[in-house]
Amino acid sequence: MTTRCVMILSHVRRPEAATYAETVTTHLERAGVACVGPDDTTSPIELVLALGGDGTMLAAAEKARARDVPLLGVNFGHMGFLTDVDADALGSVIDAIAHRSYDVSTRMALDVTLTRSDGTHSMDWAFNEAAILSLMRAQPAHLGVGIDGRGISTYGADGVIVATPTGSTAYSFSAGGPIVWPDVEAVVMAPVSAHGLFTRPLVISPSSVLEVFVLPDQPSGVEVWCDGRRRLTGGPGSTIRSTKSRTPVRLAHVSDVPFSGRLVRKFDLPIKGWRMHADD
Ligand SMILES: NC(=O)c1ccc[n+]([C@@H]2O[C@H](COP(=O)([O-])OP(=O)(O)OC[C@H]3O[C@@H](n4cnc5c(N)ncnc54)[C@H](O)[C@@H]3O)[C@@H](O)[C@H]2O)c1
Ligand SMILES: Nc1ncnc2c1ncn2[C@@H]1O[C@H](COP(=O)(O)OP(=O)(O)OP(=O)(O)O)[C@@H](O)[C@H]1O
Repeated sequence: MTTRCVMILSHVRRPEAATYAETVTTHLERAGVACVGPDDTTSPIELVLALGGDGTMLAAAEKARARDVPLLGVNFGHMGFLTDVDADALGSVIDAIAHRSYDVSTRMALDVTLTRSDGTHSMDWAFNEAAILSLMRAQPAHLGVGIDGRGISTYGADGVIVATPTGSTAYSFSAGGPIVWPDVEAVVMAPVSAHGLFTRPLVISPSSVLEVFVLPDQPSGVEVWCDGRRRLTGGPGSTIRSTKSRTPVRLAHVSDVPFSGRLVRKFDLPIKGWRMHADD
């Protein structure tokens, strides 16, 4: 019989997450499910359990996507927007993993390719976003944006964010981008502090190719941050191409709270009286 196995990744600086990991491990091992740490590369894991905030989820997404297994998040962070449940849901987390009784949703990811003027290129991917930012913060980046081979606009800006629906509540939101419900497939492009008239964010088809050109008069070049974790750099004349990835991130759900509920709670939105019923 094949041993069942899950990977547990805990916030590195939260002792309560490590304690929770120990409790989960004890219960799951009793139920016949082995638990391995984030450095394991060989065990046939069926799920990644992340115990932390959004940064921990972004780190865990690298592991889960590479193995094509679902990622379940328990919040031990400040915000934990990407996590599914709070730490008090210990029993339902253990039960759901032991009985494989969680739902799984598919979240779009982006493939990001940076091609430099000398023809060299680097590839990465993003769960939240690719943030294309001027390397020299005192000067704006000079960027051109094109969609499916046609120019849309040039920008003088701190940068441009290319976000997934998952990332629409993160950096893109701070740059004025719209919130996109996670079951919508779309790509958001939001300029950061753009100087000019056409500075609104765009929502683009997931089948489009979005290109950002680092214009030759750009003094310094850009850095491209994928999920704030992985960095590519390119000089003037570079192109950053973003497309929907064939490999999504799969999120496991124990909670039945819909996205709207999570948004209201995490962003503390004022809903009291929203439809004039006394109980709302
Ligand atoms: N000005 C900004 O808003 C800004 C600047 C840089 C990076 N970021 C975001 O930080 C992310 C990296 O997060 P981290 O946790 O490693 O660093 P971090 O702990 O510094 O997080 C930054 C904030 O973004 C929140 N966040 C991350 N992903 C989110 C999502 N999908 N929805 C809602 N909120 C989200 C986090 O909870 C945290 O409050 C990047 O992917 C980027 O989206 C935001
Ligand atoms: N297990 C881990 N592996 C890699 N990086 C981690 C891990 N745990 C924490 N970190 C790093 O620590 C930082 C803070 O972690 P995290 O975002 O999970 O907590 P937080 O900031 O309290 O939560 P939130 O982002 O929800 O506000 C992240 O940027 C992440 O890079």
